[in-house]
Amino acid sequence: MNKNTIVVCDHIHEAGLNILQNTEDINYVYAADIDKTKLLDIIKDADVAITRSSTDVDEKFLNAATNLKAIIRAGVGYDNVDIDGCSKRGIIAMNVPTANTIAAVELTMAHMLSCMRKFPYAHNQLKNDRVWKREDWYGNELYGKKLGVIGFGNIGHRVALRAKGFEMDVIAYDPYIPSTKATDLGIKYTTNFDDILACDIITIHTPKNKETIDMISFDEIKKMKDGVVLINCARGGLYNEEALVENLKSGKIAMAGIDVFKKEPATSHPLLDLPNVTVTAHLGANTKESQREISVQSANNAIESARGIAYPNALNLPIDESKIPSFVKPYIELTQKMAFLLAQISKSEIRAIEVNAEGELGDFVDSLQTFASVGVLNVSSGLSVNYVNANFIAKEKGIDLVTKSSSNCNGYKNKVTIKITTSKGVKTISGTVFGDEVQRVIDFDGFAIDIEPKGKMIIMRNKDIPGVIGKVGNILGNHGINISDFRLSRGKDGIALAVILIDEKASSKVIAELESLEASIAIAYAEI
Ligand SMILES: NC(=O)c1ccc[n+]([C@@H]2O[C@H](COP(=O)([O-])OP(=O)(O)OC[C@H]3O[C@@H](n4cnc5c(N)ncnc54)[C@H](O)[C@@H]3O)[C@@H](O)[C@H]2O)c1
Ligand SMILES: O=C(O)[C@H](O)COP(=O)(O)O
Repeated sequence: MNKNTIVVCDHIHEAGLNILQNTEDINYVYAADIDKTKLLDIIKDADVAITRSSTDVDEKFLNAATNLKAIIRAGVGYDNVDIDGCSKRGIIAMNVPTANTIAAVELTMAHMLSCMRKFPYAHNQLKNDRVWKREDWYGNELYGKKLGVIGFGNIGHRVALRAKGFEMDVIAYDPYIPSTKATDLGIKYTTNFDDILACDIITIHTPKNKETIDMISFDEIKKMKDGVVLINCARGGLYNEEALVENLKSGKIAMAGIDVFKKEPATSHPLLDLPNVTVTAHLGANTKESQREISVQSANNAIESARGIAYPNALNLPIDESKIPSFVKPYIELTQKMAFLLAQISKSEIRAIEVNAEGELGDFVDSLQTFASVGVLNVSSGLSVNYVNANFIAKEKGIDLVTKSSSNCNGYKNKVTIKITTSKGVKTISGTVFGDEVQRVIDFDGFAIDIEPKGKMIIMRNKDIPGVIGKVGNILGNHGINISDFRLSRGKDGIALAVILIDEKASSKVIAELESLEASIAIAYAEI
């Protein structure tokens, strides 16, 4: 078996490591405990890498990683991943954007409360100095204070909601959201940064980029209230660190709660010498709950991308992601999975891939086509294909790429259909997304069906005569294969189609036995 190598470069929860270790077609390498210069040696064999903020995915790393197809940043911030460098090399970069949200939100509240009640002083006096002087430490309440939230995304908006629970007066600044995202939650919204600078407490939750580095510096702090409290659980350098130190020393800033530093690890940072800070060593994501979830998602996403099935939360899409509405994103993943499935059961030389997007989805058919090509070519080409090079490889192989769209989609809000033409005929598959993210295959070669595109499956076309289900069950049972779901669709002309979801892989012997059944017309095995 040709195994893909997944290298884990940083510490992730054992739940994800177990998944990698127990996946047959994956060669798993644990490299979290080795020196980063030695990592460059190991990374050369990686097809996929999993990293956290402790591994810089920079020029050196990428130059060493000559086999790399995909990288999973096991967390939110990807400011230490050279996204352009990945794109240039055809490497798909992904993050895990929401699994540590609550952990970071709660650490922010912890710093806020700790700053207001002067925990570092109170803690040190009693624990280290063994002095009981309650009169020394009068803190302040969150109740009634004005909180400025910069960045109203996954973390920022939840911090705002929790602050409302403390009956704070919360105002949000985020020029990239509609004001209603805040006001619908009962939170004030401003586009005037000075409104934030006038708050009692300010907390920042933006990504780190050219626009946000030093967003709060000497000039901004000058405009703040004397005795302001600043919290940073996002990224070091969003508040200028020199300005922080100077203004904490002068008392202009009463207290700061800091989880992140411009350069990490930060064990001799001047902020650590000040009494009026609460500090943690980039622990925002460090809850057992969040690390388990991130690790499991990272491992599953790494396996899917190693197999070329899907690239969840890809950061360097060949399309301008800001122009892709959120309802389209699950269709991108569904299209790639369905194409992968269809190509597995087509089993002959592919001549054309047609994608038909119906409903509002029609406007995005070109992007869907790219992902259909990735799905198909990952089965048929034997090459390392991703969305950066998929259409190029398809054209080189003489495969026609066709797109169609229409606004009407027969009862579904949106629908995508893939048609593959091979030397032996034509196969089609259609799918839709229910709600925000429930992906479903709804049609196979004209047979109405309802299956999740996931797992191991046998697709059987058979004569619609009595006893077929029992015979299929017997054969699978005799081989110790458990059926997890059996979906049947009756077509015209006495033909039926069954999609049988199974727990174990079906060998060629099993397929041959199914083919020998009198009712059997065509049998295929596929895995997503
Ligand atoms: N300390 C930790 O361990 C930890 C854990 C998780 C996330 N983070 C960091 O927290 C930050 C926020 O994460 P998130 O999951 O909420 O991200 P998110 O993408 O959901 O939200 C970021 C928000 O910032 C806004 N924004 C961007 N530029 C802005 C600007 N110039 N001014 C105001 N708003 C701006 C965006 O519109 C978006 O709403 C990121 O930097 C992330 O890396 C840190
Ligand atoms: O952006 C993030 O997800 C956090 O900063 C966590 O980073 P970490 O995975 O290195 O803890």
